[in-house]
Amino acid sequence: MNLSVEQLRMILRTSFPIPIAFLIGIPSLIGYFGIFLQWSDYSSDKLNRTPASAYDFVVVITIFLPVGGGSAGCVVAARLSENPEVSVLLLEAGGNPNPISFVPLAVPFLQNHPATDWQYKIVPLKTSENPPVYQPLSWPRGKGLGGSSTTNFMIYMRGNPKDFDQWANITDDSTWSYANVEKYFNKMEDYHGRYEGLGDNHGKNGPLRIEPLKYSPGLENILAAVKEVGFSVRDLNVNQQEGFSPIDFTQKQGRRHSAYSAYIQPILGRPNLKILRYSHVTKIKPLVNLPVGKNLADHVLTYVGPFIVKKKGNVPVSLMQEDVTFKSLADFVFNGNGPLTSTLGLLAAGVTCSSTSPGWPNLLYLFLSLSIYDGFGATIDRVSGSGNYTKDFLQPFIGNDAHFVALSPGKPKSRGFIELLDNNPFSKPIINPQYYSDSGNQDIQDMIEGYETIVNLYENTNALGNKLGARLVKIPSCSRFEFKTRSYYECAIRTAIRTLFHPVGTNSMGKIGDPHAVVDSQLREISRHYRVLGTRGLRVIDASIMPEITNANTNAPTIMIGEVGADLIKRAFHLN
Ligand SMILES: Cc1cc2nc3c(=O)[nH]c(=O)nc-3n(C[C@H](O)[C@H](O)[C@H](O)COP(=O)(O)OP(=O)(O)OC[C@H]3O[C@@H](n4cnc5c(N)ncnc54)[C@H](O)[C@@H]3O)c2cc1C
Repeated sequence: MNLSVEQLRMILRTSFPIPIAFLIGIPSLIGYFGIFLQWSDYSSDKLNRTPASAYDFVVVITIFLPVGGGSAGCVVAARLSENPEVSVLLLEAGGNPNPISFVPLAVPFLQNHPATDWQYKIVPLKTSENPPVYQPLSWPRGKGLGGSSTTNFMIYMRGNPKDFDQWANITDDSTWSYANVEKYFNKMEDYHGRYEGLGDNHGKNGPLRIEPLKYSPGLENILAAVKEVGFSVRDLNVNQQEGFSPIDFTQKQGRRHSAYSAYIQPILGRPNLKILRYSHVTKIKPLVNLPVGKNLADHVLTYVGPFIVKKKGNVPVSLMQEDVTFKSLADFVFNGNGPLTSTLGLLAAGVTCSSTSPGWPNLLYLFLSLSIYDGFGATIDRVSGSGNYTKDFLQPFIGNDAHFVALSPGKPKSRGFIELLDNNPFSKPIINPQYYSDSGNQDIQDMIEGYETIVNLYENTNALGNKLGARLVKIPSCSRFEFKTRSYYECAIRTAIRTLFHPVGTNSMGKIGDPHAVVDSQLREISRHYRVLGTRGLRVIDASIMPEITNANTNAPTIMIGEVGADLIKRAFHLN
């Protein structure tokens, strides 16, 4: 397929108008580069219309949490089609990954945009301090091949071994124990991360490329500070224990490596794999009554900060402005490094235990450092659906260098739900995550401890407090509370409620007889055990089957679920 420069411009303009801000300085070059990356896929003839009935496996379908060619769906399609005697049809409601999605720095533009995102909203939260004008908040979900792995922040984290042993206990099936799933993590990894060569702890020959942080001004101060307060810097992906680490990313030569890039793109030529894009699955007639949509768990997020950094020159990304230059473009294209590989200035991650969870980390930290440029607050508000809240809050600090820490209760107790709005399969569902609704108020108490840890780290250490002069900014709407007290922190946490984008649990695995279970430990809908007609053969393989959320970002565990699920099907059908 030949495209003229004018046609390329059209594709960029029509498929993705928003990155205009991103392209400041070097407009069309980045866009052309993105298209070049995807050239072969745009010209592929995979968009065929073979009827689904001709296929042995249709990789898709769940009623509430969408599954298609996402993180898990790509894995299942790729693994099942390894057997040439099997035909696989992958159905996906969206299209190819948008070319711009391969540039990590473009990540904020992928959310809440109709070309790449489902644009869900959650119901207004009763537990929020935010005035209703800043709600309803957005709940981004990736649309298109690769699903949310095509729009996410690329953080690679497996989770804690105890998280998976907990699944094995709930299901009474050692398939889900860490001892077993660790083999699948190794199988999927092509590990070239920060800890490469420091032990035989990661997979080397899998499809999913993992690379270390490539652009990290300011990182060393964070690592020095965590050591000062007594935490270790360690690989959080190996037998996770309390500690902090530079983040490893699902990137290949600095570009996004989604489940689609890792699992599907290399096998597009397989004759037994067909992909139908723009195929929205619509069958919704209920056959069985199961608790689908209940048990919704998510990592609710609070941005702690900004911590204004007085000493200049220690902060990297002023996203889309000074850092985006011809040099940075050349670094990205030729060396796979530089500012364009950064996702919003993310540098380090951490996990710690609150006092209620000794020995099992239940708080999750992600460190970002960037300069607050004009337009940054508006970008965050557009992603979050928070009106002008962030824009107004950050207005006085434009031009300052800053750090933020995204803090989350990694093992939240609160549970929400998702329900159908009506029987129109194109209607958006009702999503109520019920953040901070647990009866014992434990989630808030844990978060306050996390908040205190962060403030101590920034203000009372030599590396951050003294050398950089980092200081926490006060949130005006919480000024009725004394600054830096527990009540102030609770107000701050409830004011800046956001999602960390990790909803799970709405098709939970469980034992037969468990009232919360939708699927059994083999991922078959549980009603098959009661011989419900018309449902045999249906399996759910995606993030929704997690009975409890992992204290980690959920892409890696979801890809692992895809690997395990594909093996379960292969075994059941005696394939290999
Ligand atoms: C903005 C964002 C940032 C994130 N950041 C990170 C991160 O940095 N690190 C991390 O580990 N995790 C991150 N996550 C979470 C992680 O990406 C998800 O947990 C994971 O991708 C979920 O995989 P899945 O297969 O369950 O669903 P998805 O990957 O979301 O796939 C679902 C697929 O189903 C398709 N679909 C939906 N409905 C239908 C239908 N009716 N018919 C056909 N197809 C349909 C969708 O279009 C989509 O392609 C992030 C998520 C988001 C949204």
